[in-house]
Amino acid sequence: CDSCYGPSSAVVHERNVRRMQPTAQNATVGPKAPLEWGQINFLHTTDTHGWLEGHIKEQNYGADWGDFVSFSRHMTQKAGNLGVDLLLVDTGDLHDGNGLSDASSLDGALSNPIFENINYDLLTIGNHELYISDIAYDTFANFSKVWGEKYLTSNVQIFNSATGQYEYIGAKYRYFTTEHGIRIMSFGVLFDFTGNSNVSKITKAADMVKQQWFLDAVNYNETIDLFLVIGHNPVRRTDSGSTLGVVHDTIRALRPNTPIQAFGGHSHVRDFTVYDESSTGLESGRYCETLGWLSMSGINSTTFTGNMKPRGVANPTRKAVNSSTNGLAYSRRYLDWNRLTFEYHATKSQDSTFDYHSGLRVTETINATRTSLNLSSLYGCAPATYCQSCQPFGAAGNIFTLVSEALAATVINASRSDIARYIIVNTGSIRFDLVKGPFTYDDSFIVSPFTDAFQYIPSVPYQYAKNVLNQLNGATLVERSQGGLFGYMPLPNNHDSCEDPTISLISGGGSDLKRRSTGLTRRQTVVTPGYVTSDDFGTDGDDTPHSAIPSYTQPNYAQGNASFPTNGSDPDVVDVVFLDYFASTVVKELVALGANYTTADVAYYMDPSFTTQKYLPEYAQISPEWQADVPNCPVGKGIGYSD
Ligand SMILES: Nc1ccn([C@@H]2O[C@H](COP(=O)(O)O)[C@@H](O)[C@H]2O)c(=O)n1
Ligand SMILES: [Zn+2]
Ligand SMILES: [Zn+2]
Repeated sequence: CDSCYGPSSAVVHERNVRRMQPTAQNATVGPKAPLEWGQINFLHTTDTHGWLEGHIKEQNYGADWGDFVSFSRHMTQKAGNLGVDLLLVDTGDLHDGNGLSDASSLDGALSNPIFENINYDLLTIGNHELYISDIAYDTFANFSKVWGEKYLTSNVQIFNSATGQYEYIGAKYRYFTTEHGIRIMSFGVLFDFTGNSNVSKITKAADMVKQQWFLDAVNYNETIDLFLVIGHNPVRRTDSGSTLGVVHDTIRALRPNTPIQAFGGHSHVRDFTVYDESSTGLESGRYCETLGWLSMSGINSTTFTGNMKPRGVANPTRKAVNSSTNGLAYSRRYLDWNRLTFEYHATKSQDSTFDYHSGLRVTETINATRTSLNLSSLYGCAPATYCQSCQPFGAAGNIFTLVSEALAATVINASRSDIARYIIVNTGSIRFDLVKGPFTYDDSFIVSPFTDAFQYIPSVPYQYAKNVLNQLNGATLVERSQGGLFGYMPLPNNHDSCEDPTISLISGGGSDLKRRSTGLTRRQTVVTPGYVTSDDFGTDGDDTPHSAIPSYTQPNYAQGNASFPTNGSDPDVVDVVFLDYFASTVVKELVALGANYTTADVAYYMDPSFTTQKYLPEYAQISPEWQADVPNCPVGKGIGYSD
């Protein structure tokens, strides 16, 4: 039982700590200018991965899903006042990355109902909805039914044992008319994912675009003013794995002049790309760090009843292609996920009326769910911050240095503990930085959420074993996330050694921890580290300008070593331990090195219930260094912690 695994004694009491909200005083820069509103406008989320609580340790991404509920309602109201359309779009990957989604026995069981409080117009499925059969079936039976025709899975089917047939998990396409009369044909296309469990079937995009239903939908017998292609799929056609290019090209060949707008995801980046003079694509990051904004004007529609250029606000002005004469104009913006941003762009910014009751209720549900899941339970006090890419691989503050140490200390088969072993993990299994200070049950999912188990090939001759890691890192790799820019945000002041710089005390505690005015009264000038995005429209897409966080390329696999001879000599044989997630790749690379192995030689090294979710918590609990400061973690002696 996953939810039983959390420690029960030490708990970080969130009622006694507050998440720093950006204010004029604490020097987080706010949005640079109001948004441009067009004839049709979009708010886009993607790869939320359960981060509906927002980022507790990063003030810049500190809004929660309840804040987004309030914000989206303000924006919908504003669109109505301006006489334009606003559509809300999500492009999948709802869990694997946060305790709120992953600490329940079925991923998403508690977070999906929270997610469902947004009035989305279109959604599509991510690969994380398809790795595990129970989750795929839950998505089919429950999530997709909540959204009906709005949930688009144009190339994803699931085996329905009741009918004995493969059925589309959602709708293949949706034709609809917006409130102000724009007639839209929409599709939802997952990249050519192959890591799904055997209950689902993904049709490659190149095959899907030849299917008759797709061609009929593109050639629909009613007028189409705009195509929307949403996909858990990188938007940039040259990006590894993207199949949106082929979908675009097929539609364009059949419909030379109809605008096509894409919304993508999966590669966890902020990006905007131009396909042609009337087609662009937006991708909006990951983990509730980014809310994407896209606006368009100039769509030819005989049924449009709204305003092409709403008054009293800025309007989109950019052509997709400079030489274009088709009249289409675009704007795109990447909003940082915090209340300052939301309040700034909401109808009535800078006052105390931002929160809708519906938003506050969602926040309460999030807090209650976190409490019920025991997410603040403390495993240990991390003595330092370990980041995924802000430090070079091998540096002390690089997370894979910690991972190697933790693997060596915790991945042990008692009957073989004296035999030298390499323990190899894919670096993509680590999903986020591990921040100095309290390492909680929640953090364990944030850093390493997957349930991949440890397998091995016993007693591999050293001459082969010693080269496996390099061979894996040079080999053709299993697909993996590219990641984006990210980082925790230390406040620019001095703190005690084991103090989390992003958490501070509210004197007297209190339950209304996040509902305070952001006091936006003056323009701020301090630029904080964060996303610095460059896309096809240039470098002005980030709503809040940031300074860049260093980003070093990391290898695709990392390894820990244990039980090697202490005298420095080479062992004769080594147990090569690895995750079941990439077992067949290890066998393939051993064969490439000249060894004679097949998958029949692979066995579990430990009980399969000991997974990648477990080794860091175990390490935190057994490491004297991580336990030493527990009584003083997170904010100083005796505060914010009790047992
Ligand atoms: N059991 C798993 C599943 C996935 N991964 C890693 O996640 C990457 C995919 O994540 P996205 O959010 O980009 O879809 C995948 O490439 C693996 O690196 C894993 O380690 N174990
Ligand atoms: Zn993702
Ligand atoms: Zn994905």
